[in-house]
Amino acid sequence: MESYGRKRKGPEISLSIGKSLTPLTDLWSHMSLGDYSRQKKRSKEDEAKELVGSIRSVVEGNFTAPPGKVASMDPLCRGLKRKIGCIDRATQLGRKKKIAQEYDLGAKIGHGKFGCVVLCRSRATGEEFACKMLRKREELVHQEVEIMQHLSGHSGIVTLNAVYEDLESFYLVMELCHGGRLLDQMTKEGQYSEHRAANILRDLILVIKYCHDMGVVHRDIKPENILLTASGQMKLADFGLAVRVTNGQNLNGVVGSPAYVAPEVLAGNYSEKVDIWSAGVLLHALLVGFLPFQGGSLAAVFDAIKKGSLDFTSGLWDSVSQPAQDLVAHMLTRDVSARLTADEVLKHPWIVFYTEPTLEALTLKPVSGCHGRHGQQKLTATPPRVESKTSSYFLHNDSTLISLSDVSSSRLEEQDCRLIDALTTAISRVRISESKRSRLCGPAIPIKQECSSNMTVNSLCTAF
Ligand SMILES: Nc1ncnc2c1ncn2[C@@H]1O[C@H](COP(=O)(O)OP(=O)(O)OP(=O)(O)O)[C@@H](O)[C@H]1O
Repeated sequence: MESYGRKRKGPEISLSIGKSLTPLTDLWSHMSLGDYSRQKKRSKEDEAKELVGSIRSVVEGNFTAPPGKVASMDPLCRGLKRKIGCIDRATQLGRKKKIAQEYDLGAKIGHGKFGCVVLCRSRATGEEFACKMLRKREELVHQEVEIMQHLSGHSGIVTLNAVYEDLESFYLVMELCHGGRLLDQMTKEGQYSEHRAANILRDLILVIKYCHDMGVVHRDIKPENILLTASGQMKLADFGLAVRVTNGQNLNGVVGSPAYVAPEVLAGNYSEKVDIWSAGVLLHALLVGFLPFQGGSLAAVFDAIKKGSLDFTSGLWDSVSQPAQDLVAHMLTRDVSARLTADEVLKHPWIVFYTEPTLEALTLKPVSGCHGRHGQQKLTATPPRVESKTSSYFLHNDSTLISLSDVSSSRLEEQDCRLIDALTTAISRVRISESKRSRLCGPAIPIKQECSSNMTVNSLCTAF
C-alpha cells in the first residue's frame, strides 16, 4: 500500500502574505493555502472557534472537535474516539473492528496532499466504497469526520459510511463517486454551455446553502473537490478545511486554494461568503474556460484577487449572455455585503431561466434557424415563470430594470424562435444599478492572462 505520509491540513493554519513564497513550480498541484503555512502557528480564530465549539458541545450534549491545544496534549486521536461515540452505529462498530474484517481494500483511486484514497468493497454485501486513509500522527481528522457526519444525509455531499482505525491510520469509508472529479471533466470538455454551467452552479450552490444553513463553511470550493457519481450527480467532498461557525461569527484563518480564495480571506477576516466567491471563480472557469485571477507567482495571483478587474468586454465573453456575466460579477464582487448569498444566487434570473424544471423541458430541443450561442432552442410548452422575487432583486437595485416575469407571456406562446430571442433580449437588459456596479470589481481592465488557456489539469488544479 502506498505511503501517504504528508502532513495533514488542520485548523492551525495561517499565512503571511508577501513573505517569501514557495517557488511556483512547487505549487503546480492542487495546493491549499494551508500547505504554504503549515509551519505557522495555529490561528487564534480557530482556537477560539474550537473553544466555543467545545463549550457549546458540553451545553448541547454534542461532541465536537476538541480544542487544538487539548488535542495536542491528549493521546493521539482521543478527539476522534470521543466523536465516534456520537456518530452512527456503523462508525461505532468500526471503532472496535478492523477495517480488513469488513472490507477488502483495492486499488488507489485518488491521492490528496494528506492521504490516499482507495477502492474498497464490503465483504458482507459486495458494495463498493471509497476509503480515505489518513495517518494518525499527522492528522487531526476528528474535525473533518465530525463535519462530514454533521452534514451527512444531503444528496449533494459525499456520505461517510464508517470510520475505522488501527495503530497507524484512520480509514474513512465513504460512498464511491464513480464519475471522477469535476476538474477532470472540465479539462476534457473545456468551455461549458450556459445551460450546463447554470445547472452545475445551481447544484453546487444548493449544497453550499445547505452547509451554510448547517453552520459549516467549506472554505475549499474548487472543481477538484466536486466529485461526480456514475449518473453525473455532483457530490461535494473534502471537508478538511471546513469549519463550523455560529451565527454571524467571523473567521480569520487564512485557508483555501490560491486561485479560488476570496480577497477577504487574504485580509484575514471573513464569513461564509467566501464559498460564494470560490463558486464564482468556478462559474467563470465553466463559462469561458479561464480562471479569473491569474499570475506567474503566488503573490501575483493574490494581487489579482485583491486588485484585478473582471473584463466582460474582452472577446472571451462575447458568446456569454449578459445575465451570466451579471451573476459572475455579483459573485466575484469584493464588497462582501454586495456579494450574493447562496439564496440570492439560486434566485438569480440566469439560474432560474436555465434550471427551472419547466424551462429545462423547454430548452432541450434544438431547432435550426435560431441564432445566438444558446438560442438554438425551441419553446414548446407554457412560458417560463421566473419568480417575482428574482425580478424584484433587480428592480430593487435599479428602477429602470424590467421584470423577467413580465417578459410578455403572450409572445412566448407563439412558440417560435422569435420568442426565445425576445426572452434573451429581455434578460440581456437586466442590469445592475450604478451604485451596485460601483461596488463590483472596478473598471474593466483586462486581467493579464499568463497563458492562452488555463483549462489544463495543472493550471486548474493549482488554481492559478
Ligand atoms: N468518495 C470518493 N469517491 C471517489 N473518489 C474519491 C472520493 N473521495 C476522494 N476521491 C479521490 O481522491 C482524491 C483525494 O481526495 P480528498 O480530496 O478527499 O483528499 P485530500 O487529501 O483532502 O485532498 P486535497 O489535496 O484535495 O485536499 C480526490 O481528488 C478524488 O480523486
